[in-house]
Amino acid sequence: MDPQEIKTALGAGLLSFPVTAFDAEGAFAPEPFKAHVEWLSGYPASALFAAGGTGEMFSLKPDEIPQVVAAAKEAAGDTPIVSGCGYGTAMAVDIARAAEAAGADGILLLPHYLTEAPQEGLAAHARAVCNAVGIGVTIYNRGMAKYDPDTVARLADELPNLVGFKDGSGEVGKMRQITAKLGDRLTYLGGLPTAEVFAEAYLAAGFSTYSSAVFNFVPRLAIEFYDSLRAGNRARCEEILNDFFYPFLKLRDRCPGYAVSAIKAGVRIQGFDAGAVRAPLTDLTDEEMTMLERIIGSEKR
Ligand SMILES: O=C([O-])C(=O)C[C@H](O)[C@@H](O)C(=O)[O-]
Repeated sequence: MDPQEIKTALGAGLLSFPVTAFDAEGAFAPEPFKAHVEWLSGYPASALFAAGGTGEMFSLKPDEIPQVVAAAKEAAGDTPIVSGCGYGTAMAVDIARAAEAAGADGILLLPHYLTEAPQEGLAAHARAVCNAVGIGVTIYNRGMAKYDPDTVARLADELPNLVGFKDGSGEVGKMRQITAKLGDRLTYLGGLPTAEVFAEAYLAAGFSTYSSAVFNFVPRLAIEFYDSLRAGNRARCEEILNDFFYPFLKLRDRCPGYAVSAIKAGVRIQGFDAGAVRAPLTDLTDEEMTMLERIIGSEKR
């Protein structure tokens, strides 16, 4: 897909990150993954991110990432598929190329591994990945990879296929500086864990959309929240926050890593054989699974 096309698609509606299904031995399980992606593609997400954060990209082997992308492409119909990509620069370049060859419509560059880095180094990392592919790239601002507004502006001037900026830092003041500085040059995506709870603030900061992890298991509700937000229906947003999101947050915050594990648990509750999470994450206890079932309530399919 042309970089400008994916840029438009990213800004056109709600985004989501499917979990990656694993079998009983912990290997990638394409069939349950495809069944889940097929179900999700029946709801109007404007792009799906395969092997992203919620897809446990950080626990995948580099050669599994193009397999996940290819399976997502098979199942997603017309919905564009963006591939997660990351680790150090040399690996990120290889992953980006392999994902493009597997049919990815775009790349999401997740933060590199372990070390702090100066702005010059972050720019070199993003530049290498953008230059390695012809498809559009979104950089993910989070953890070890926090890009200053000047760095983002410089990269956007230099790299025509840099099309998106996703934030998981929560630094709203800095985000507003980036959207004010770059205007519509990039598409801006909110990407904090359980992004809905920040969506109103991010909309005000110039972000047109966000990625919804809960879309994985309550897609109808996730779309309703997004539509209500875009329509300025604050009362309905507050109802959904109080009835679903805040109880979900309480469960999510019981254990580090549950921002992903609780999503995968929700997918299992909806009847998809997504399997367990890989270490270093851990799965919900039986008691927590019952709590999650209660939160899903009438959204059970
Ligand atoms: O890397 C990831 O999976 C994300 O950050 C996307 C999630 O959808 C996040 O926005 C969330 O938890 O809602």
